[in-house]
Amino acid sequence: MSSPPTPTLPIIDISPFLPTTSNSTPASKSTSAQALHTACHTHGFFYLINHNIPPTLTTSILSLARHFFLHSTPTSKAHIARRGARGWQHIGENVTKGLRDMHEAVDFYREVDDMDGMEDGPLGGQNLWPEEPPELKEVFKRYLEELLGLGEAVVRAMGYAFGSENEEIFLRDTRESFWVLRMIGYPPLQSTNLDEGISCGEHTDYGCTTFLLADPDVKGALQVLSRDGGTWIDADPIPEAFVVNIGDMIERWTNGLWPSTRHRVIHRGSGYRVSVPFFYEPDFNARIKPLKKAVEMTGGVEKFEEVKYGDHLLGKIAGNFYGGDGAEEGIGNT
Ligand SMILES: N=C(N)NCCCC[C@H](N)C(=O)O
Ligand SMILES: O=C(O)CCC(=O)C(=O)O
Ligand SMILES: [Fe+2]
Repeated sequence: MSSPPTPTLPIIDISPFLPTTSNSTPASKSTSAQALHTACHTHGFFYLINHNIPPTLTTSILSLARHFFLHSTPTSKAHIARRGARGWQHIGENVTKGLRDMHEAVDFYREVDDMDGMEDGPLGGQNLWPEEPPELKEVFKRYLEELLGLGEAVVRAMGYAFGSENEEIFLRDTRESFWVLRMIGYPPLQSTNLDEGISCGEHTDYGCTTFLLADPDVKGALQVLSRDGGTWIDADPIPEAFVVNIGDMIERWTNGLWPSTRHRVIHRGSGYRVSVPFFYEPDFNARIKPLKKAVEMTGGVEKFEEVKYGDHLLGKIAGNFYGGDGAEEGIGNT
């Protein structure tokens, strides 16, 4: 007897929405946006290809992250230990669903001068950059600029999926994207019992669109929950593609048409896994509520109240590090 085929995630060609492309016509944009619409509706996760980010850059991002986690000294990690939400987190410091995640990580966020008096909160202050490897900061900043451009292209395509006249509809609230760049290191789990530790517990992402760069040598680690909740689908890396997923704010904007998808990481292999997600998010002060067009398409009733993205994010940070209830509150988390 043959087993059922393993479901895999859809593949989206973003090239019609890149500013540098020679392939941008209403027809090519429409094809790409339609495929994106289906992917966001049926999975909320997909592979993004033809994005034009140089493979030399993505390869060096992963190797710099690996170098930091495996070869920098405990002192230099401690030197950038987390202050508020920014900086290095030791294994077990991040909590999901009340359990410690078996990964270490460094978070970089957009830096802002004026956050409505938020400078004393967890998002105040400057990013904490590792001193070793010495070129990490510069290469990560270069990568960040590239990914901000790609984030813009993807939200254009998402808008276009709601009609060509809506191409810029999400851009209005992402021009000052409160982005996050995170590098993560996962030692292999010691126990097969998930109650004794999981690499990253089941969650949805908080904002708009996540672009994941993951260790090409590890399979089976990142798993995506199917929409019916019945199957975990492996989101294994494929060469030169990003694994992309949508977050809680997209779910709200689309009035639930494109739900943010639950996912988790279980790394049981032998090697040390690294990943670098880039979270392209709304502006901190963006007020997110269902788009008119999406409400029309979903039966005419608004399913979500307006929320300020920054408040949603602060609730999540509280849950991750301070044992608040943020990690379990809100949409998609029940
Ligand atoms: N989207 C972000 N920033 N991901 C970071 C880790 C997700 C798990 C987190 N403890 C949680 O419960 O949300
Ligand atoms: O490392 C991964 O593959 C995914 C990490 C993730 O889901 C997250 O950081 O939000
Ligand atoms: Fe995630």
